Amino acid sequence: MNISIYDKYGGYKTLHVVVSLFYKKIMESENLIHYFENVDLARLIEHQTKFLTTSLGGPVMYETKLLKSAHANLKIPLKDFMEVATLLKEALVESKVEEQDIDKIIEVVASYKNDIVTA
Ligand code: HEM
Repeated sequence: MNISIYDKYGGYKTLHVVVSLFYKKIMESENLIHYFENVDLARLIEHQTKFLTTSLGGPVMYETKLLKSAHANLKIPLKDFMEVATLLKEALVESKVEEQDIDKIIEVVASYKNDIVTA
């Protein structure tokens, strides 16, 4: 049987824990924190969890075309995108996600690079 990454690791609850760890790491980065200073973190964690749920074979909960407008005014350079992707990878490794699944998740996220990198 072909189980989705979403179901394999326990669905929304697990993903929410991983995403919370991911943002904890982002908030610890002196380079990234300024982007998030006026952002409602609980809401962002929820939206990111819904985005990943949608992208990893779970129920459709997020309209991925919103990613472009959400980042449009943030002037994000490639370097900061790469740092965020690295922190996501770290959060996945620490959450014991298997390497081949991490590669797939990073591939999905990287496919949105042109919607996010605007500087
Ligand atoms: C690596 C791939 C990324 C993904 C998949 C992603 C995903 C998301 C999602 C789903 C949201 C919620 C949008 C909404 O409310 O509909 C969001 C918001 C946001 N993202 Fe990203 N993001 C990524 C990279 C980045 C990077 C590199 C930065 C900054 C360095 C960043 C900064 C932000 C900020 C500040 C918001 C809040 C915008 C607001 O509510 O006004 N994101 N992101």
